[in-house]
Amino acid sequence: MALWSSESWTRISKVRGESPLIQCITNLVSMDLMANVLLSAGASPAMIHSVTEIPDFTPVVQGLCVNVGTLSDEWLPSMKAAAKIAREMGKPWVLDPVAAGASGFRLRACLELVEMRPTVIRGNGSEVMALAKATVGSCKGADSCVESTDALEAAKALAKSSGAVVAVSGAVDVVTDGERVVCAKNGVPMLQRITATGCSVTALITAFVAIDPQNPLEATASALAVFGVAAEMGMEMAKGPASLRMQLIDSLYNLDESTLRNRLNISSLPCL
Ligand SMILES: Nc1ncnc2c1ncn2[C@@H]1O[C@H](COP(=O)(O)OP(=O)(O)OP(=O)(O)O)[C@@H](O)[C@H]1O
Ligand SMILES: Cc1ncsc1CCO
Ligand SMILES: [Mg+2]
Repeated sequence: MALWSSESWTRISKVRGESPLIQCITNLVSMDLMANVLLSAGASPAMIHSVTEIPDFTPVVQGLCVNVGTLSDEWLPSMKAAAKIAREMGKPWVLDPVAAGASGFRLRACLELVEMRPTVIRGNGSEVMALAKATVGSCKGADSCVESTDALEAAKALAKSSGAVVAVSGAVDVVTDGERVVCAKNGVPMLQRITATGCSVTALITAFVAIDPQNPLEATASALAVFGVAAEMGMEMAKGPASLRMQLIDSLYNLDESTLRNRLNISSLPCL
């Protein structure tokens, strides 16, 4: 644990110090919270998605976050164009397969994006299961109806078939490269009552992988834990979802080394 907390502190300090430029091609619901989470962590967000701008812009970013939450026929080519540039230039890119099983169009799009070799895939349990099984069928749209730990085998299979690190969020965040499994246990249940907290932690993962591209599994676990610790701190001041949203952003901005050391809860399997 001591190693995880010192490495996680090094990573958030690096995000603050280097302020990596993160391109977010994301859904219309998440844009505001995602940009604010990146800014409060010290990164520099840019919600740029026009297919015409991507050849100029994507080559200069440090990381790319692609989120299919409000997918449309018009936006999918932008996502693929940016992912292609990121992959060809060796830049980390992270996929958030929101509601992957909700329709055939969405599932096909996600599977095509997975083939473009994302560095990390972060979804909830239902999304990771839909991707791993390549089957349409979503019981709750953008929300999950399974526990993250129930998607562990699906996550491992997806990591092996795609070459990506796969993170499944939930009460316990499970991160795997197909062999190793790490569990990040920070966070509060109230996060599920604020839209786009999952989308935003995916963007934070992108920033962490951008400053530590050699260690995507560790950087992903650190980002999930840091976000969870900020939520725990925020929850001590919040009265409900709306004030937690505000306190979460403030807590991420104010997070210090001793708080992270005292609260960070990352371990290997079993995720108890
Ligand atoms: N029961 C819980 N206890 C603690 N933290 C949780 C719980 N459920 C989710 N979280 C945390 O909430 C954040 C969002 O995870 P969630 O699984 O809800 O994502 P999501 O379904 O993709 O969300 P969205 O699509 O709204 O962005 C993560 O940081 C996760 O660790
Ligand atoms: C609610 C919702 N619908 C499509 S994207 C999104 C944000 C959470 O994923
Ligand atoms: Mg989601």
